[in-house]
Amino acid sequence: MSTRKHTALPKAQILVEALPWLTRHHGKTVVVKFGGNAMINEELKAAFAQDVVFLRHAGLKPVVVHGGGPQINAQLDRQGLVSEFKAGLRVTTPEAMDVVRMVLAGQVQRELVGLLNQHGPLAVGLTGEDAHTITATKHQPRIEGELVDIGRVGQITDIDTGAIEALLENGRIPVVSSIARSADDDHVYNVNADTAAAALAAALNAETLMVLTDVEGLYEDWPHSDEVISRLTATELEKLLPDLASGMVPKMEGCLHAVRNGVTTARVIDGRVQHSILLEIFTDEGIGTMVVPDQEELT
Ligand SMILES: Nc1ncnc2c1ncn2[C@@H]1O[C@H](COP(=O)(O)OP(=O)(O)O)[C@@H](O)[C@H]1O
Ligand SMILES: CC(=O)N[C@@H](CCC(=O)OP(=O)(O)O)C(=O)O
Repeated sequence: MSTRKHTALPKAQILVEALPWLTRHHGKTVVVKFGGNAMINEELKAAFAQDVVFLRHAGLKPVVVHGGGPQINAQLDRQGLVSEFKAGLRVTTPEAMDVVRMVLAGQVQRELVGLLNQHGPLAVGLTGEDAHTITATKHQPRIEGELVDIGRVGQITDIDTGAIEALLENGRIPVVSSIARSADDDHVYNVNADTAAAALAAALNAETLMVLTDVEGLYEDWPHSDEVISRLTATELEKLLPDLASGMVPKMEGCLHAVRNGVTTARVIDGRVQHSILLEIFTDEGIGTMVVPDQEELT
C-alpha cells in the first residue's frame, strides 16, 4: 500500500466509526455543561468551541450551560469580598450576587459566545433571567437538620424553554448563564450551574446531559482511589449520593434528576482532555461516567 493510502485509511475508519452515532444522535438535543474548573487554558476552551460547533454541524442541537466558580472567586478576591461555601453552594450576599452576575453573564458567557462565533453566526448568550428561562425561589439548605440562610441562592421552580427552543429552531447555539429570575421579588438568584444544566436538560427533553469537569468522572472511592465508575443506573447512583463529597454532589444530583425526567444518558466527563465531547458522542470508547435510567423507567 502507498504511504498516502496507509495514512488516509485510519482517518476514514474514524469517520466510519462515527456513522452509527451520527445516525443515533441526529436532531437530538444535547445539553453540555462547561465547568469553570475545566476552562483551564485557551487551547481547551478553543477545542470545546470546536466540538460544540461540530455537534451543531453534525445535526445535533447543542445547548451550552456554563459555570465559572473559580472566575467568580478571583473577582470576589480582587474586590476584597470574602467567599464561603455551605452545602456545596456559594453563600451569596447582595454584593456577591452583583459579582456573580457580572462574571458569569459579562465575562465567561461573552468569552464562550465569542469562541463559538469564530466558526460562524451561531452562538447567542442568555441568562436564566431572559424570557423567564429559569425561575427560582430562595433556597435554604439544611445542614445537620438546621435550615441555613445562604443569601441569594435560588432553588429552581420553573423552566420556560421557549427562548432556547426558538434559538435551536433557528440553528443557533444557546449559551446559558446560571442566574435565575426571582419568583419572590424583583432581584435575581445565583444557581449552581450543574443544577441549572440538569433542569434545562430535563425540561428540553434532551437526549444527553454532558457535564465537563476537572476529573475523569465519578471516582468510586474518592479521594483514596482514582478508579472511575464507568456506568451506573439511577437507583445505583441514588444509593451513592449520601456518601459523595461536595463538588460531585450537584453534578450527580443533576444527573439523577435528568435521567429520572426523560434524559436518556447523563455523563460526567473530563473537560481537561481536548475534544472530550467528540470522543464521548462519536466514538465507541466513551470516557468518564455514564448514568442511565433504570430499566423500568425506559418502558
Ligand atoms: N467521588 C468523586 N469523584 C470525583 N471527584 C470528586 C468526587 N467527590 C468530590 N470530588 C471533587 O469534585 C470536583 C469537581 O467539582 P467542581 O470543583 O465543582 O468542578 P466544576 O467547576 O467543574 O463544577 C473534583 O475536582 C473533586 O475534587
Ligand atoms: C449557588 C452557587 O454556588 N453558584 C455557583 C455558580 C457558578 C458555578 O456553578 O460554577 P462551576 O460550575 O464552575 O462550579 C457559584 O457561585 O460559584
